[in-house]
Amino acid sequence: MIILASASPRRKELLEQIGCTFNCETSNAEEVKTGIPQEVVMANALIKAKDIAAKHKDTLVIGADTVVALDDAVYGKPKDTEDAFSMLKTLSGKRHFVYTGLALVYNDKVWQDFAVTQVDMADMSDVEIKAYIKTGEPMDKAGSYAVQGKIAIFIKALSGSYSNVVGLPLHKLYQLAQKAGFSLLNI
Ligand SMILES: Cc1cn([C@H]2C[C@H](O)[C@@H](COP(=O)(O)OP(=O)(O)OP(=O)(O)O)O2)c(=O)[nH]c1=O
Repeated sequence: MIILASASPRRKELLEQIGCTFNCETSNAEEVKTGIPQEVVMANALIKAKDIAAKHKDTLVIGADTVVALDDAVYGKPKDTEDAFSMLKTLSGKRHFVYTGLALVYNDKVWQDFAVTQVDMADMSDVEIKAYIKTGEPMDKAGSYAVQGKIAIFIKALSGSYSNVVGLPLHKLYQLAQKAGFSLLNI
């Protein structure tokens, strides 16, 4: 039995994409907001996975957490549209990095890893940023954008895992599950 400790429809779709059979449960545990990006995402992935694993024996629980990093700043989901505007204004025209942490928990055992993807965003004018915010896409996404959505016209280049940016690095997850003794090979 596998549980994805997530409320994210994107993570659910990505895990379904690789033919995995699983249930979803949402963790409401308090998350870390600041720090070194890879440490933040791995800590939060573990917080989510452990929270759900505490309720399920002999179950592989998958937790994940995504942030956008630029210089020393770590961006999670925006609080409101003003926050989304300021994040997008900062990311406009900039090379930045998207981190997703993974945590697998099975009874009292833990496996952790993270993936990082480089994203080059084109310049966005204030009018373009405001129009993008009106689509509603930014509100529940780290960094206030969804690479799989309308922002795609401003993504000049992406280096690394695409699924990592969307919220679940599938190759890293496959490898980590193998280390934990589980096969996610469903082809
Ligand atoms: C950067 C980026 C993020 N995202 C999403 C993935 C995550 O759902 C979200 C980051 O927030 P998270 O806090 O990682 O996840 P979540 O709150 O949506 O779900 P849960 O904690 O229950 O697992 O941003 C995209 O969909 N596309 C993108 O391009």
